[in-house]
Amino acid sequence: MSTMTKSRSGLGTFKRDFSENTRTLSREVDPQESIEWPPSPPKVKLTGKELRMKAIEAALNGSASNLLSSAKSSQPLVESRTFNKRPSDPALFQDEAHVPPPKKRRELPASWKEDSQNGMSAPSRSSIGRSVNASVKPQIKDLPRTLGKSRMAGMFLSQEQSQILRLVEDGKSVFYTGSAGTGKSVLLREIIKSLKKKFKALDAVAITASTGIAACNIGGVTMHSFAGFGLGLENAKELASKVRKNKKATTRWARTQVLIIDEVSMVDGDLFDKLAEVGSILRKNSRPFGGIQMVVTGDFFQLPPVTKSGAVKFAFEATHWPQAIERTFNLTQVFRQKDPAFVNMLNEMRFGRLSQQSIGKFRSLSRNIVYEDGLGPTELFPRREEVDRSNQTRLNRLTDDARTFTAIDGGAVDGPQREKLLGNFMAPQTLVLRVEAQVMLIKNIDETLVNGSMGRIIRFADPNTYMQEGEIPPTTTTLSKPSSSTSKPGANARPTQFLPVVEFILPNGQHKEMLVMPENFKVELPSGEVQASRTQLPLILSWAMSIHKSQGQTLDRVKVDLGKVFEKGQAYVALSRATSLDGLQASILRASCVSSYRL
Ligand SMILES: Nc1ncnc2c1ncn2[C@@H]1O[C@H](COP(=O)(O)OP(=O)(O)OP(=O)(O)O)[C@@H](O)[C@H]1O
Repeated sequence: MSTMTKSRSGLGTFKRDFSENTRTLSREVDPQESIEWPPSPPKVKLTGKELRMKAIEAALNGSASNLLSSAKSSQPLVESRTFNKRPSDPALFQDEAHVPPPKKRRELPASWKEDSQNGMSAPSRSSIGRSVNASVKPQIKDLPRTLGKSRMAGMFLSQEQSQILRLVEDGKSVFYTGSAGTGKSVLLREIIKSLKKKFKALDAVAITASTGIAACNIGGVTMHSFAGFGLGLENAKELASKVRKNKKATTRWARTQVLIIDEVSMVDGDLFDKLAEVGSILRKNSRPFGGIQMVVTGDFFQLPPVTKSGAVKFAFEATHWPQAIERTFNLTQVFRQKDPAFVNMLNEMRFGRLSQQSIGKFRSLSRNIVYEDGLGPTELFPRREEVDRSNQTRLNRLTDDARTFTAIDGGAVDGPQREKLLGNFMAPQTLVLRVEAQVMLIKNIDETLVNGSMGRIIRFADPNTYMQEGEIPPTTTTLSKPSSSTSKPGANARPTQFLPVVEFILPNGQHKEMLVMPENFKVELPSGEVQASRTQLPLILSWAMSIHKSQGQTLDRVKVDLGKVFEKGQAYVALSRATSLDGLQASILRASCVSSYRL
């Protein structure tokens, strides 16, 4: 990339412990340099917004009483527990307790092999069935052979992460937070794996998240779905009676031993209380959630609950939060960004206290970045329509014939409810691709090709040719007549089917080619019942993406126009997706755009 400067390497050495935060910031940010910036610096008389900010910090810190919740509960909000160890301490990586990263075995979904009649429009499942058996890995060719360390290679849980995992395994109810990129999701996946091993019963561990998109990311369901009480507008007693009429939901409540809640920042405080009370009623146990062990995670500085009234009540403000959560942890080691200066800028933004220096740095990010490998950044937009328009415009500029891949959908629920669930999937129902299209992988394939890997389509290949000969098949000119992007879904089934061959660009700059096979995406209840499923290629167009869908992603090349950001927390979420300043292009019209949390 020609205009890019190299990121500084090495992890930040300053403490990001919340209890240290004010001191750290005041030490690093010269007050003389600070300019007028909402909501900084704290005034003597705190406004409601400032009180809320303090309350968040206090809740995360755990040592101070919660300014907002203390009136509701005489209990301390959380037991104080924070990490103080220097994140860059190499000893952390040699800890015996470190857990090696999961190795993913890649298999075709069963449905893909079984039914040769009712396939996706391209390719047909029969053609895959002939060329690939379930245990055969899709052919991956390295260009050149990949030897470098990748984002996932050699990953071990840090000491902070391992400690939380151990406590969860010991049955403690925990809330763990941390700024963007501190490995909350990575840890959650390990926790889920470990709990599933610990509890033999399939439905002992309930995996839930505040939103459908977040639930999809962890293979769980929304909290509403888990609860089985619809929208949850009634009071707890009425909701409990409603659940009792639903046998499956009642059984679920009775059998759950651990309830996982991800992206808790978007959980409404009242909903948290209702769930806690419904759990007590149904399980005949006066403790919140009827005594179920809770594993809650998220970052209250990211996206807040969606409310019609505009009055936000966070989960940590819920009456039952203090009793439901035994221990609170703050992950301090940022993995996503290696540059301490960038980490510091994001931290300042997170707390709404940007220094003049950081503002200047953010402003300098509006330059145009040219990448020599031809792969552009992913532009993040607040609205889905903008994303679709942007991706469509870029796709239409390509001259090659379009190929349409229509998903096979299934699942226990039907009608609009299924459509709603499927709408949260990253994988679209209809995927239109062309040679040269910029795409993102939405599943982890191996240690180097992970969810978020970027690439471009270099051709479409017959899996038979590709798998058997193990070399690059003929160019698209020899392929059978491709479908047009305007053809009706399902109208283009053909005997010879082609799959996209993608050239991925790895974070270390190396290229890796892969024939992309369909994958199965599903939403399942703790009982294992698949509510909705989709078989589709694990690819999306990636010239543009919505900020909501980008939450949880790690992106090497990001473009954001902050003049467009409209929701609280969105600016912080968008900018913190980037792994480096070198790969971040951000247009900042007003300084206030970067104030992450306009409370
Ligand atoms: N222990 C670890 N060692 C190395 N890399 C890690 C570790 N934990 C997480 N990472 C990497 O850090 C990046 C961010 O991780 P993750 O998405 O889990 O963070 P997060 O806290 O959930 O972020 P966000 O709140 O922004 O969604 C990912 O690329 C992940 O692979």
